[in-house]
Amino acid sequence: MGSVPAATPSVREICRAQRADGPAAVLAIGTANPAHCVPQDEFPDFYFRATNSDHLTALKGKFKRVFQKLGVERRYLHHTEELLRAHPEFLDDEAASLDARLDIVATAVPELAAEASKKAIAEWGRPAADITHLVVTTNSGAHIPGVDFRLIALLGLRPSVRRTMLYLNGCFAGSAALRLAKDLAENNRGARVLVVCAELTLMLFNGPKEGSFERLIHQGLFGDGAGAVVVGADPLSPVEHALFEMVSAAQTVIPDSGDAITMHITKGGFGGNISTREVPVFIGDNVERCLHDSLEPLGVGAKWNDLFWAVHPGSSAILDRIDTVLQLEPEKLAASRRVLSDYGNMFGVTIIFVLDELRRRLREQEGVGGAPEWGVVMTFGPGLTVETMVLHATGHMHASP
Ligand SMILES: CC(C)(COP(=O)(O)OP(=O)(O)OC[C@H]1O[C@@H](n2cnc3c(N)ncnc32)[C@H](O)[C@@H]1OP(=O)(O)O)[C@@H](O)C(=O)NCCC(=O)NCCSC(=O)CC(=O)O
Repeated sequence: MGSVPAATPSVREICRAQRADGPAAVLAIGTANPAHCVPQDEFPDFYFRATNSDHLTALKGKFKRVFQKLGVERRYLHHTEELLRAHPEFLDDEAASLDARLDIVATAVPELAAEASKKAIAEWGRPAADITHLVVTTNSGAHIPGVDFRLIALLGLRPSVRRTMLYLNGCFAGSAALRLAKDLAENNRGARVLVVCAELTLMLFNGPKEGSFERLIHQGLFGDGAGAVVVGADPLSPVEHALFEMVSAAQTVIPDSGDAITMHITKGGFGGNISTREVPVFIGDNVERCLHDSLEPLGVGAKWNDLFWAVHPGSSAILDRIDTVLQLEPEKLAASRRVLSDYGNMFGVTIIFVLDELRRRLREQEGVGGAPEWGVVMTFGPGLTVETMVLHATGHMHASP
């Protein structure tokens, strides 16, 4: 090996120079939904008519009773009655409909993802070509090249953007993507990471079925949407503004809960199980331990009501359980409840909508005497997996329009 010139830095020095100085931060947020809005009280009529099932009057009655308990007032859906008429195979879970579903989402998911991304990039204030990394997540598809690849052309990203595609992460997908973006931004000086989550529930649309409670939850709870976040460290003043600093991120599994939520691809779209009675109990029994594990190592000793909260609204029963265990004041989960009410559970997309709603609420609170500085993002999904992220709201968050 030849001799190394004296001026050559050590690997450690090179490594340090490659890292950002400050923490990763949320720099901008964008959201989008399909145009077709279905009020929850009109959904049973829409659903039973569109699936030629109006004769199942008892089942329809049960749908109506359970729908009222989910905490959802309206949802946006890509599938319309017209689309369903063109695809009678979507009504029958025994029919081989996967290819037709994948054909539809292959175009519709990237388009919705691009709509949310364009809003985030516009708010960020720099050109799309300045995005260095792309992290995309969806449960609605299984393609390669995938949504990440399609976004290069749809957004005008540089061909050398470093892409990571996460499929099938359930409802914690948004948090997983943000956690990855935090590590990318902090470990690559100057990195600007575009996180994109997009979901269409067409993959799990099916006709009603006697005795299948999951079917009822699938059709009544989940909605379509896309969310995008620009993440970066050391914002370039005066163009960029940190909204939330991403202080720490963690993931854990709840013991013995592996069967509580499952998802898999079948010839008829998605199969799987949601143990609706057990999921709120598992989460309630474990939420405090997960929070302590995240906050204690940081020395953030705030009481639960001194924090702001961005919690994945799996359903109102889950939020109620968290409220009870943590004894939260009513407004603490208000952003989560509002998103659940206005959009339904959009899998991993939901948490991005909650962050967007939360920043609006924190600004309003700041205007009337002070909003919390520290907060927690918490999401759940198959595993049962719990993702937590500790956030610090900046002055910019409170000041920007
Ligand atoms: C499903 C619920 C709305 C039901 O609310 P309640 O428990 O208050 O309702 P309830 O006990 O009065 O029941 C209302 C009716 O539903 C029936 N019922 C309730 N649970 C049932 C079950 N598991 N199986 C069969 N029937 C059931 C009751 O018998 C009753 O029928 P009758 O009226 O005929 O007497 C709630 O339990 C809930 O929100 N659970 C959590 C949902 C969940 O797991 N979300 C996570 C989504 S997944 C996610 O977010 C992450 C991811 O996917 O990755």
